[in-house]
Amino acid sequence: MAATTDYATLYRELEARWPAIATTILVLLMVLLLPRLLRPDPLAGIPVVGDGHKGFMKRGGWAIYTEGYNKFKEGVFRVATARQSKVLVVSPKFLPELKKLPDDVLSFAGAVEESMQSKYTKIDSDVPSLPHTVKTSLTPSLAHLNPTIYNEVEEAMRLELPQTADWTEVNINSKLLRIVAMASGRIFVGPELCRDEAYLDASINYTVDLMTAVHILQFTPPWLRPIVARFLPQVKKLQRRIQEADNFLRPVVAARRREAAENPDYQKPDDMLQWIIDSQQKFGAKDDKELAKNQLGISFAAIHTTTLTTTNAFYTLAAMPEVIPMLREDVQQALAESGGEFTSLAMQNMKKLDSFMKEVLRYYPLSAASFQRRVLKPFTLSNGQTIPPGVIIEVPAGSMNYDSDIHDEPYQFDPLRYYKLRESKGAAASATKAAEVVANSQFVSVGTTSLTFGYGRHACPGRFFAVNEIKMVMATALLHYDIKNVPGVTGRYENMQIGAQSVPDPKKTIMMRKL
Ligand code: HEM
Repeated sequence: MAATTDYATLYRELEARWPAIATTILVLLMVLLLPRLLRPDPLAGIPVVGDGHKGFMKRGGWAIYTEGYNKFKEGVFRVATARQSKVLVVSPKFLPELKKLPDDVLSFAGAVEESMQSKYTKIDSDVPSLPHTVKTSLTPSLAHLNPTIYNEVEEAMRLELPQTADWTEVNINSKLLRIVAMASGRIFVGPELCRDEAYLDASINYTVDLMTAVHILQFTPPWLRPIVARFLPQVKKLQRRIQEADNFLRPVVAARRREAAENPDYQKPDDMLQWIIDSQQKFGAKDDKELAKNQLGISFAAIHTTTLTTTNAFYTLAAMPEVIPMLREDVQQALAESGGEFTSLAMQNMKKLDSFMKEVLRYYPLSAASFQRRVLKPFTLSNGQTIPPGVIIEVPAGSMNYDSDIHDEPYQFDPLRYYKLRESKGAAASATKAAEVVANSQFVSVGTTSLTFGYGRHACPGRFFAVNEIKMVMATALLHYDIKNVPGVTGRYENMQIGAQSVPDPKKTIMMRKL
């Protein structure tokens, strides 16, 4: 009874004072929200190109980047992509200053984390042992590893490609996936596993599973993602892939450790698996399962990127068979000087093939954007534009490749474009300029106008390996095969543009015959 009276009194008092209470709440809300509302939007002055996420996927990211680049190539514009974060596309002229910013301002791992939907796929985006091992062990070993890589390239091509002098229709993309996985695997997992079907399946299809999961999650509203990810078969499959890789790696790792313990003359294998085993402590690996994650991580970075670039080259050759004799002669000449060995020098001397491949990268870049970084701390560009934390920045690499201020006749595929640039270095104003022309005109080089391998401290560390491997595959194909389009196909197959990506159509075929 007493409680009822208390409530009644309280109610009466509230009723009497509600205007004062409502005013107080309103004032409090204003005090809390007003600074937010009045704070100038740091992105307000930046023009937006495109019509939202759906338009980006439907109309195609490429058209949107090109529209933005043509209008604002000296400045900054915004595009709505499949990312959750706001994306600012900045002019390549800022690259030299952006390159100097530390990782706690511009984060490579932060951008990858969102691209891989790491929060939901549970795939670690920051594995410093990988770039470290590639830089400190793989690249410096290439000179003595080249013969080993070449042996595997030759054998893989013999196993996968037609061995007849009759013209044969070949789905080159699927063949190259296996050839690249075997040849890379020889250095990634060693001779015990590089042709093992379980390894080949993992190294090829882990990327497919991960990208499928990412694609589905990108099209799921952010609030639903934690629930969808929990039940998504593709996300569950990623964990199964790690377990399967662990299953095939463990016996090999155990055998290597046993041999090292028992045999005083044991020579450790010269491969990525061993280098990572040897640096496990340094990078604080919790257990051997990390080895499986590392191997899948390196396959993700290496196998499809290398295969797509090489498929682009084969589709181009099939449509331009007239350039084959010239490239074949280039390869023969370089090998004649090295006694037939695929030495580093011989591959450097394949200058026309090098130029052809660099032109393939220019004409068919895999992505419209490069140098993707998450901004962690605010900074100001030299034009006065402040870039706030939380956004992703990137550079419109694809559109730049077709800019006539940068490349003469950019819409013409000129196999010798970079060869001619290197040869014309004599006309350069100074020795420094000549050296710069040579350095920037190579397949492996990165620069403010060559961004397919990225730029700055996180530029692809595997590109030296990739370039050698691709040259070995291309040189072997040129020496031993004729290549042309399938009857009825005229011209070069169009690439497929999916969002900001551009990939050769994996279903297409070409004709090959053994010489
Ligand atoms: C044609 C083949 C390849 C292409 C086009 C390619 C492209 C790229 C690009 C664009 C990046 C990001 C760079 C940036 O944002 O600045 C990258 C990073 C990376 N790539 Fe490659 N890549 C290729 C092959 C490889 C291979 C064969 C390996 C391993 C041997 C590899 C290992 C890596 C690693 C570990 C990173 C991360 C670098 C870091 O964390 O600092 N890549 N690659």
